[in-house]
Amino acid sequence: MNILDKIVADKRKEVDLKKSLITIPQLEQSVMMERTSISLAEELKNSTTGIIAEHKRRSPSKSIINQSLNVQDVAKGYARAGVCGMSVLTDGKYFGGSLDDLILARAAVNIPLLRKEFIIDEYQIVEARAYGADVILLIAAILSREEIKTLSETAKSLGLDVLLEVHNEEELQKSIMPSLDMLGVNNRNLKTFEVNLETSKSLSEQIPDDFVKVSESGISSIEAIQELKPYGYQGFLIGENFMKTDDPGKNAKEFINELKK
Ligand SMILES: O=C(O)c1ccccc1NCC(=O)[C@H](O)[C@H](O)COP(=O)(O)O
Repeated sequence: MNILDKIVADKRKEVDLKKSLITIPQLEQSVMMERTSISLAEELKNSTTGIIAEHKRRSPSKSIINQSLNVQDVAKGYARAGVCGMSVLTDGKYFGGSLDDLILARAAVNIPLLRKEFIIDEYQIVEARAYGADVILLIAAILSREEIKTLSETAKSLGLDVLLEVHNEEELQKSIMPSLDMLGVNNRNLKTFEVNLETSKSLSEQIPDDFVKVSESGISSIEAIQELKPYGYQGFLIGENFMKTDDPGKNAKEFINELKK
C-alpha cells in the first residue's frame, strides 16, 4: 500500500461519516454558494510569475513543517506578496489542515483559493464551494477516467476551476478532457518522496495547449522556475519552501520580487 492508498482508505471513511452528519442540501445553505468565484486559471494566464503558495503544516514526506502560524496571517502575507492563488490543505490526519483553514483564509483574502484535498466524492466538491474555495484539485492516481469526468463536471457546474494532477504519462493520457482548466504535474514520487523537476519537463509536451500547465512540489528556487518556464509552465505550486520560514508571506514576496527582475 503506498501513501495515496492509505490516505484514500481513510478519506472514504471520513467522507461517509461527514455525509451522515451534514447533508449536501445543508452544505448548499452556505452563503458562500452565492459568491462569485475567482478563476485561478485566468490569474495564471495573466501573470508573469505564476506563484500558487500553499498553507501546509505538515506532510507525510517531511513530517512537521510549521505548526505555529495563523492561517489568516499566512493568507494575508501571500496576498500582499502578489501570489496568483493560495492552496489550502484541508486534510487533517496527514497534513494537519482543515475546512476551518479554508473558510478562515476565505474571510481574510480575495485571491483564488484552491482546496487541496484528496477528492473522491462529489460531496467534497460541494463542501469546497460551501467553505469558500475557487478551485479544486483532482488527483488522477486515485480516480478513474469516469470519476474524473463526473467530478470535474460537478465542479464546473458549481463555478469552480479544476486542477487535475498527474505523476506520469499514463495518468495524463487517461485524464485529458474539456472539463479541466489546469493540468498539474507533481514532481514528487509518492513511493520514494523524491522530488525531480524532470517529471514536469518530460510530460510537458504531451499536455495540450488548451490547459494551463502547473508544476507542483519540490520548487525552492528562482532557477527552478526559470528552468520550467521554457516547457510552457505558467503556474508553480510552492508549499514547504515558504511554510518552513517564520513569515511565509515575506518569503513569498522576496521570491516574487526576485522572479520579476
Ligand atoms: O507533500 C507530501 O509529502 C505529500 C505526500 C503525499 C501526497 C501529497 C503530498 N503533498 C501534496 C502536494 O502536492 C504538495 O503539498 C504541493 O505540491 C507543494 O509541494 P512542496 O512545495 O514540495 O511542499
